[in-house]
Amino acid sequence: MNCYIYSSEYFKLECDGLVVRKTFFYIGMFFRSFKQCLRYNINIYAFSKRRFYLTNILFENADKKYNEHQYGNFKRKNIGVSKNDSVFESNNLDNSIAFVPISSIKQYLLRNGMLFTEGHSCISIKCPICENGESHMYINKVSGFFICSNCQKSGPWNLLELFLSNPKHYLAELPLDQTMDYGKRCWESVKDNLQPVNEAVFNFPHFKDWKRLLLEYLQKLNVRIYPEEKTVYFPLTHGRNVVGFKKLNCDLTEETFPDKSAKGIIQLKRDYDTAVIVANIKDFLTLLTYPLESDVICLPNGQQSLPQDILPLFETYQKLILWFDNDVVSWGNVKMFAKKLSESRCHFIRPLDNQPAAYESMMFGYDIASIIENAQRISHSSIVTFATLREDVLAEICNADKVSGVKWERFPVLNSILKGHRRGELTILTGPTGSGKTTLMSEYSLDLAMNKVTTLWGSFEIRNQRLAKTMLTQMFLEPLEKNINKFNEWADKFERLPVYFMTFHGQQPLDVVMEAVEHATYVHDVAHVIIDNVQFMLGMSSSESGFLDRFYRQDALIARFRNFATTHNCHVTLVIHPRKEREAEELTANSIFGGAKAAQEADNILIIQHRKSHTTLRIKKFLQVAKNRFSGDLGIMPLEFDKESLSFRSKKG
Ligand SMILES: Nc1ncnc2c1ncn2[C@@H]1O[C@H](COP(=O)(O)OP(=O)(O)OP(=O)(O)O)[C@@H](O)[C@H]1O
Repeated sequence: MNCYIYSSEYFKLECDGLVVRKTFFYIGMFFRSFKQCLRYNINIYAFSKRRFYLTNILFENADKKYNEHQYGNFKRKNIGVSKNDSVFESNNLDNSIAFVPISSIKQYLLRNGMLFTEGHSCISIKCPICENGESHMYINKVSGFFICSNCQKSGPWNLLELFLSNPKHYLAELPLDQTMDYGKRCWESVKDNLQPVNEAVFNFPHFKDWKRLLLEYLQKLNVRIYPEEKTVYFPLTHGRNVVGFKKLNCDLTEETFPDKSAKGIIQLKRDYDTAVIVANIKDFLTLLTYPLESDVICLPNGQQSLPQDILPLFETYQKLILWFDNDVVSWGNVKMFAKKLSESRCHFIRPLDNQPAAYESMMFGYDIASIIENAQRISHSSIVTFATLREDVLAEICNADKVSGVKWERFPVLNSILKGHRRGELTILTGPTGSGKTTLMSEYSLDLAMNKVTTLWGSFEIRNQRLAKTMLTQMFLEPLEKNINKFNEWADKFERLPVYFMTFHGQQPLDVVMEAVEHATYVHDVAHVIIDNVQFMLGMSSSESGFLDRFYRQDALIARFRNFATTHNCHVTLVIHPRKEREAEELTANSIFGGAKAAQEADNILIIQHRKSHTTLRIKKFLQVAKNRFSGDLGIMPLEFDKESLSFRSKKG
């Protein structure tokens, strides 16, 4: 029997001609233990470099025999899986997929005499799978991820390399993109109940603003309508394939299928070499009503993510203009997307008051054509002059309240002190042992995730399912144990949040963690990374030399994350234990374990403090903002803990 493992999402099992393709959850059900694998004489073929969490089987050191594509040398480590694991499985990151340098991919192609074309974010080869001889397979220059819009085969480079080495043997191993396939089925299931778009759409009340829009454009986009509900359906395409759709409701809100993970775009192709990219249908339709000399593209998941799968769809454009909202969050997202799309061809509309998103600009009567004409190039040099910065400075002055960042719903006091949560910053949270650091960070990040901040959790101390259970309880503010009948409903809602969990636990090498963090930031557009906690990630050591070594390694970790936050424009929160924990003394910014580096490098320092009330003798907890580089404001937020809901939510808020 053979078991082929490609990633934590996908494996194939062959047994006497019978082929089973399922996810890891199921393979865990087949083989409860590693010993059973041996008993059944299963050959394991693993195609990913690092390690595999196979429900309760962990294959280690897989890369040692990587070139032979077969690993007999693995150890079992029981990582004790409970049933709940499967619920959050889709949000668990696959730490096993590593980036492959583009130079080695090019060398491989050259060695094998394969012609490739260098594009902006991908290199392309003739698709080795499609037989029509016209389709292109795109290989991402950062991650090595490959995809063909025609046959919809996609996956990590290792898999393509394997296929190219022996196409006949490995053809069946190449997976079809599951999300695209699902999206296609979603569209097919609704399509027949809808009417092809016709003049009636202009009688829908919410379409009155787009009266000048040509019906011909909507027909070209294969738009459909449901007149009874006055809803309009836009297929999302990837090449010639429909891979999902967006639904525009009467109140101008929109829904996307598949939610959060759609991998297609809405694109009116007019063969210009410039495209204006917007985040929603309102803005898309607005731009179609103007005679612009550019194509217009609507992204699938708004500003939340730019999946690497759709990058090939932008390859033909020499100039891309990104036009999102005029607030600081959108601005950060523009810069992040531009990195993926290749900054050298990206321009953006400055987030000024008189340049809101396209629909709003139209409603205010602003000159859309001249706003687009004045789009600025995104600078990508590491050295800038004031001339480059002046527009940013002006934007910051004009948007004083908007540059503050994403606001917390549950912690209004934090909003007034920190002025919101911004990309590119480093926050350190500390507090005595057991004071509630993890519990607070869980709710703090949940609140942001509910406001669309894509979050990556590295929980090195507590297991992901416990953390997810805390977050789920905090989301619904009721104990799960007493509401088990509501579990599925809540879990479904939770699953829709943009939260990812690294599957690391306990001590991990910094390089391995950074690789996973960078990978996830690129692939999922992560805006907030949490490391809980630094001491657990670095490992404990009580000897004196071990102690010094930990100082040194912690400084290295802080430096790496500081650099990561700045270069990737991503917020990083590090949970760190304090150095001194004498009960009577309150902690200060200097109490953070390690040298002074942590306090120096951090933009924000948050400390959970205890204070005994002299009158009631009750211990009161509060969160102290001990450093705030953005506005300089310091202060405290009382922490009132509700044991049932595990929440610190401000009651007044
Ligand atoms: N303010 C509070 N009052 C009472 N119990 C609390 C409070 N905050 C958290 N807890 C509870 O205390 C326990 C420990 O909390 P948590 O793990 O968040 O602390 P921590 O500071 O992260 O711990 P450690 O120092 O071990 O990392 C949890 O069971 C949590 O529900």
